[in-house]
Amino acid sequence: MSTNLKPTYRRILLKLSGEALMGDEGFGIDPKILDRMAQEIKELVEMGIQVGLVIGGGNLFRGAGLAEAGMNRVVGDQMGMLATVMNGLAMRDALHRAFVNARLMSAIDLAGVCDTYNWAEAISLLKSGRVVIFSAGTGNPFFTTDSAACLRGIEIEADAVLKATKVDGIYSEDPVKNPNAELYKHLNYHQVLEQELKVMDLAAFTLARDHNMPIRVFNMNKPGALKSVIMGEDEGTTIDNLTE
Ligand SMILES: Nc1ncnc2c1ncn2[C@@H]1O[C@H](COP(=O)(O)OP(=O)(O)OP(=O)(O)O)[C@@H](O)[C@H]1O
Ligand SMILES: O=c1ccn([C@@H]2O[C@H](COP(=O)(O)O)[C@@H](O)[C@H]2O)c(=O)[nH]1
Repeated sequence: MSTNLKPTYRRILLKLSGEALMGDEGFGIDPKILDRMAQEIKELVEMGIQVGLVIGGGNLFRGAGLAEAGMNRVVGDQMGMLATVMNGLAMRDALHRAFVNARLMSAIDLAGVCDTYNWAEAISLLKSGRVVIFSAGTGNPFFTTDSAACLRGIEIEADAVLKATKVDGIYSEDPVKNPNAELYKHLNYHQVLEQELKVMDLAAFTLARDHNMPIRVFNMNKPGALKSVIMGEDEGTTIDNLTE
């Protein structure tokens, strides 16, 4: 085996599932998972990889769930976006404790709490080795943080969007509901959209397809999986325009 393995990516947009951050708890953030993710991100930074980060909010609030309970959907989505800011604050803190330089930006102005999203500044920070956390999603209701991850990934010209989730990749069906579902290694956007494979919402996939942004989906609870993805190893599912 070669000892000169090099990372496949120069700049990535890493999407972390908010729900996976809560671990076995029903709500909130498990500090052990947060610290483990911070260590894994630190390894990437030490390898010279530029890391943009989007964190979901499913461990705290989702607008759709709040609307089902009777709340106005726009207000629910605003709460969901603010939940992603809280996750971002926790992750920035965990990265700082791990001695990783990180900046938190929000798509909604939150003076005194974090910076407002600024594209040029984000690129400049990434180039100087800072991890940039993009929070508050797209800043608009009726979207998800998967769409925000694809949007920011395209804006910062990332080499790929890496979606770290709770399952090993994209399956023929939701593997939580059907344990016999088949794990796909490669898919093209057309296949994902046609089969409505729901690991990411369709708006996010469409955006990625239109801008030719490759997506890798992998399990964030599998130790070393992120590094394997970065090293171009056979891990998770790859979606791009190349696969037939
Ligand atoms: N075809 C499929 N292949 C893989 N997973 C699927 C599929 N269909 C549905 N899923 C489900 O999609 C889920 C994606 O979870 P994840 O928590 O990453 O989503 P999210 O809504 O983006 O996260 P969050 O809002 O918590 O940040 C998986 O846990 C899995 O159960
Ligand atoms: O652009 C966006 C992104 C997110 N939201 C709201 O936040 C929650 C949490 O995000 P997840 O992607 O579900 O983790 C989401 O359910 C929306 O309510 C948003 O409104 N706009």
